[in-house]
Amino acid sequence: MTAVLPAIRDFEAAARDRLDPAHYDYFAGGAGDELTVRANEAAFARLALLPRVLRGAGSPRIGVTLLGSRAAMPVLVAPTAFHRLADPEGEKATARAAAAAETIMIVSMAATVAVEDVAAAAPGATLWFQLYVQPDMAFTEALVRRAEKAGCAALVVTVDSPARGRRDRDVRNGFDDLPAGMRCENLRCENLCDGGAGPVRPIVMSPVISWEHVDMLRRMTRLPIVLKGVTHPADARLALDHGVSALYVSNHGGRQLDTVPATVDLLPEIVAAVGGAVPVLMDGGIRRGTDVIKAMALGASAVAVGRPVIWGLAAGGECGVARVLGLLRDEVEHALTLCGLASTQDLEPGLVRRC
Ligand SMILES: Cc1cc2nc3c(=O)[nH]c(=O)nc-3n(C[C@H](O)[C@H](O)[C@H](O)COP(=O)(O)O)c2cc1C
Ligand SMILES: CCCCC(=O)C(=O)O
Repeated sequence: MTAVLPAIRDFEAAARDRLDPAHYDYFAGGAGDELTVRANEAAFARLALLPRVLRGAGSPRIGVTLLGSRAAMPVLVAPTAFHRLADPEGEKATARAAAAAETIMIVSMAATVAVEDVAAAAPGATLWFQLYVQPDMAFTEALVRRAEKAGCAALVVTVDSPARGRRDRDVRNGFDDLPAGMRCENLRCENLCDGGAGPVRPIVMSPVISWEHVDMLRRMTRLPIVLKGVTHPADARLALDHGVSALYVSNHGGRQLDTVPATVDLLPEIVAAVGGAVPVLMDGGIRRGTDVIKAMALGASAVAVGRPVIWGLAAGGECGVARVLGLLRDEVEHALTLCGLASTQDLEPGLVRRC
């Protein structure tokens, strides 16, 4: 990967050239008519930034500390499945790039490299573990213990998936399984040592999961729990009652329920409902440093990117992810400077106008 790729969309084009078309569609696509996929990005385009001048702000500071984890930039790696479809090194490459960028990688439960191997491949990386609560709580506990032992510093519990999203592109392409030689390594029974039948457990997305399961998790682990996939302010308030350590506003990049509003449009109501009690993270449609600035001005403590990381990985492996993260870091610093601000802490809603 030697070409100059000045924007995330250039990485997407490079990734598309390299990927099997069915795999590109899996990464890029979403549920139903993909209205929410498009809405996430379009909503940022409808927000304008109104900078201040002559503030003498100096060099911008963009580091954040979240639940005790320090990150040099307010852009985290969102949990995404199946990285080995994009690069043979898979999640190991992503983790090394995240470590070099000094940001947090949220390792998917559906990773194609076991969480212990991801941690071993990237010493010094700050990893959080994403979990789909499984109805078999003994099995869920085995996963939590593995994440703890591997050194993950938080548990990101995805709650927008009581069933898997219906993704027409995957149906058309007949993409319903990983190719031979690739598996969800966190679900391998020999890794779990849980005595389960068969070589790999399927990931169950179950409509029986409820707030009771969040309570069980809370009792099961001392790791901070981040609830991912909250979009309704009433759920944000309930989450606080159930003792979560952070909220993560997400519509799963438009891959679950189609027609859910854009996440950046949902953010202000959730931030108001939370009232500063816990940090609020968000993802969905972030493709520019200015998008990061807008989300943080509207109250996000930090944001995460899903597809941009995949595009970097497919375009250039570890180096490609490093370049995507570096590009976002540079764009955030540049936009903050042009806004006349010294720190992301100084971002406030008055900077954003709806146009
Ligand atoms: C290919 C792909 C796989 C994903 N896998 C997971 C996953 O395993 N667990 C999860 O909680 N979210 C998963 N997500 C959702 C992301 O964490 C994130 O919410 C979404 O990608 C954000 O939108 P963006 O891609 O526009 O940045 C996945 C998203 C994509 C694109
Ligand atoms: C069982 C893997 C789930 C991955 C996922 O969450 C997604 O494709 O959006």
